[in-house]
Amino acid sequence: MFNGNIVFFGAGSMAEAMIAGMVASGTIPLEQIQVTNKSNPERLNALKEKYNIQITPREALELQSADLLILAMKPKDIEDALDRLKDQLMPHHVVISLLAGISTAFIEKRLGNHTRVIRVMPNTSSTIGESATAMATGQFVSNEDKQKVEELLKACGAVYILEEEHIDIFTGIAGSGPAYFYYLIEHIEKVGEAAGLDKQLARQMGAQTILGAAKMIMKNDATPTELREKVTSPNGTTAKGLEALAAYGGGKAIREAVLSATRRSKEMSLHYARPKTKTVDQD
Ligand SMILES: NC(=O)C1=CN([C@@H]2O[C@H](COP(=O)(O)OP(=O)(O)OC[C@H]3O[C@@H](n4cnc5c(N)ncnc54)[C@H](O)[C@@H]3O)[C@@H](O)[C@H]2O)C=CC1
Ligand SMILES: O=C(O)[C@@H]1CCC=N1
Repeated sequence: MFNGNIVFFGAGSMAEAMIAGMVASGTIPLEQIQVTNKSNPERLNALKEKYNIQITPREALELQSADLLILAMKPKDIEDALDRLKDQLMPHHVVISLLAGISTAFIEKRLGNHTRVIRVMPNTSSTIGESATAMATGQFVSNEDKQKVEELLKACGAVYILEEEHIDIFTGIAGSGPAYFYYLIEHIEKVGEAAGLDKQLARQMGAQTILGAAKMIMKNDATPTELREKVTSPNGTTAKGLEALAAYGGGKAIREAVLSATRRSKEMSLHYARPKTKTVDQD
């Protein structure tokens, strides 16, 4: 059981995914999870209704009894959020950032006072406890902080401890990754439907196929290449499918998706690392 109080600063998709994962796992009592946002009290009420957690408007937030402060706003809001947080920060707080492209050094510098900062990159599969989550620690974090946060994150799925330099590629693979697979299924359901299948059925068939393939890989008995070869009969259907994938640049498309997301993460880090310039923000 997690011992401590956590506050989510941000009540969007990612905060909700993690709250859902934590609540479902039962590893943290509901009264120890608090969430606030910038505006939109209706959104806070909806989260309270759904998960029975604590909600507090930003202006009324009191951080004395909080242990972990989880930053879950968009990168464009980070500077304002840190400036507001600075005055309320206490030495016992550990700051966890979920933000893409924001380094621990940036947060440490902005908050000052040797703040303990952990950078976390989860994904939305946290909702069902199946996230691939990375964490990298800032320079003032203790081993005890690290272990405590790792245990908490396990409520949302698998946790990988990385050097911070690898968080960008992890973001390209796993933070953004669910979207690539949703995109794949969007196309599978379209082609299935066009061939006369019920759309929902085509969706389920595609998803079950991804799930099965992922589980085969996780068993670790064979490499993805060996597994692919087992599916592929000479001059059979799979060979034709794979030929088409190669002919249409499937491998390149996958590589470029991961690398483009990774580049964007790096670009955002560089933007926030340098003194104020024109914006590269996302909406
Ligand atoms: N959506 C995803 O799949 C993932 C998102 N992330 C990161 O999580 C962060 C949040 O992403 P989403 O949930 O998708 O965004 P979102 O736009 O759905 O939610 C952002 C939330 O932050 C709140 N907010 C803004 N400024 C605030 C402040 N100063 N104090 C408190 N709350 C504030 C907004 O009111 C809103 O509730 C981003 O930085 C993103 O890089 C990381 C991994 C995956
Ligand atoms: O698209 C984004 O920037 C966020 C970070 C990783 C996934 N979603």
